[in-house]
Amino acid sequence: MLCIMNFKTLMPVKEQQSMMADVEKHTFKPDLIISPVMLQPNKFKNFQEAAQNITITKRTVGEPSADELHYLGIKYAFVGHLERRIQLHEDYDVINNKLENALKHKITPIICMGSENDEDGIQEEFDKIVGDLDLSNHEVIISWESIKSTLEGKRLYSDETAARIFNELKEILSKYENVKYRLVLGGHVEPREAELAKKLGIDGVLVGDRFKHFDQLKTILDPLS
Ligand SMILES: O=C(CO)COP(=O)(O)O
Repeated sequence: MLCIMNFKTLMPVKEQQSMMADVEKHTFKPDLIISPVMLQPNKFKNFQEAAQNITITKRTVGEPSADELHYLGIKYAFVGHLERRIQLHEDYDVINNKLENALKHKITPIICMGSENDEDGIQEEFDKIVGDLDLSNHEVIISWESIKSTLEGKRLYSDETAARIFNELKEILSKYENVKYRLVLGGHVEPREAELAKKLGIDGVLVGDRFKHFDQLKTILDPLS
């Protein structure tokens, strides 16, 4: 199974580096992807690196380009993270263009969903993000994150809601040919939600910057093992 850990922007760089060094010292079963704020060569033994963002197809300023990610050996990038949408007003046109850029350059997007009424409107949100882009023959990771749960620091959805949402996502993705996808659950994930991800038959979880030491992260990795 897969655990994605996003350090976001408030965790001090030294704390991020020390967490990554800590992770490098241990062994564990699930695949791990870590998304630090400061990109560096993806040469880690125990995890893959993801960019927290990727730029659009046109010339712009200050966001990681696909070329930079290739140069650093980074294969993954978040597209449309919900906190970018809320805090930076990133809209669906921009998100769709970032997704186009990622697919065009063979960067695996971690597509973030969950902002439309949190639990409903999955198809509508998917259509706004993906639009006419063809996911066939591409690799994607899709996270459904309960943004309410992230913002309030507690789980605010039921097992049944999560099951319904991921079934809907599987149905939507079945329309593409040969798409290689992984589905992950996010939104204040604790060990119980890691167990839920396993029970739902999805691929794993997405967690934020609440984990400062490997021992804390281990409480999420263990149920995924
Ligand atoms: O947004 C997230 C990961 O990108 C999830 O954050 P939390 O695990 O703190 O809810």
